[in-house]
Amino acid sequence: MLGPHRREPFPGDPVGIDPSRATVRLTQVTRTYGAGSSAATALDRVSTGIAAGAFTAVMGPSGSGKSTFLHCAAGLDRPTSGTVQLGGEDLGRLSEKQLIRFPRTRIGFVFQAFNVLPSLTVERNITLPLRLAGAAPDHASVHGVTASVGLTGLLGRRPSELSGGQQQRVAIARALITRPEVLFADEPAGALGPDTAEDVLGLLRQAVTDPHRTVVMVTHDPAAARRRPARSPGRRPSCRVPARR
Ligand SMILES: Nc1ncnc2c1ncn2[C@@H]1O[C@H](COP(=O)(O)OP(=O)(O)OP(=O)(O)O)[C@@H](O)[C@H]1O
Repeated sequence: MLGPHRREPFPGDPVGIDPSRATVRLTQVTRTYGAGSSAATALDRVSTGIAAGAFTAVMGPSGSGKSTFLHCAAGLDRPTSGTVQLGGEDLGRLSEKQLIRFPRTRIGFVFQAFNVLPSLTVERNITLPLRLAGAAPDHASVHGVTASVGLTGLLGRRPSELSGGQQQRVAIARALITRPEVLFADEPAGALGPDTAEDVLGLLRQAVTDPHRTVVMVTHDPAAARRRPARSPGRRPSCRVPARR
């Protein structure tokens, strides 16, 4: 369970997050599943901030609440109590409809299981968030993001014709197509072999070199968490862990 535990500084921690630079802020967030004797508290009064423009890794043992943390931080799940602010917006104040629309414009999410739609081509998977938002995909952006994840030439294929790593690239491109401020990734390399995993992690590290982008990634792999994105002048990439047991 992630909670308000004190911990030793971790290599790469930002030296005190300036609250004004925290793009995601959780205050006293508790998430309990179920009720009564079967209740499970995944998050227990977690207060933390994710530094804007940083690459942040969330680590912890299995069942410690990492996915719950990420889902609450991204507005995919509502905390039982406490507040989550994303880019200054209090997600608790948004209606269900607003919350559903919010991710398409402000955040991107990459899941371990890719979650690409098997019946759609690569191109239609990638442009899905734009089409759901009623925006016409522009070809330059589609080709730009496709090239950035190394899928040029595969736009007409269906997911069943792709490797696992290529499917995760489609998922990353789909998450990036709306140019989100914050990209959340839940064990994005967890279902991939080591070499493919390294490629996918490299893409996420690359994503944070955009000066307007923040990346938050859940990982079991300490090496993936410690690795730094390519530095860009004047910015201080970081890797931090809200809680460890
Ligand atoms: N829908 C749910 N209903 C009941 N309990 C749940 C639910 N989702 C998660 N939990 C419980 O909440 C706790 C935290 O789960 P969570 O998936 O956030 O952990 P995690 O750190 O991401 O785990 P893992 O590394 O194994 O994926 C666990 O004890 C889990 O059993």
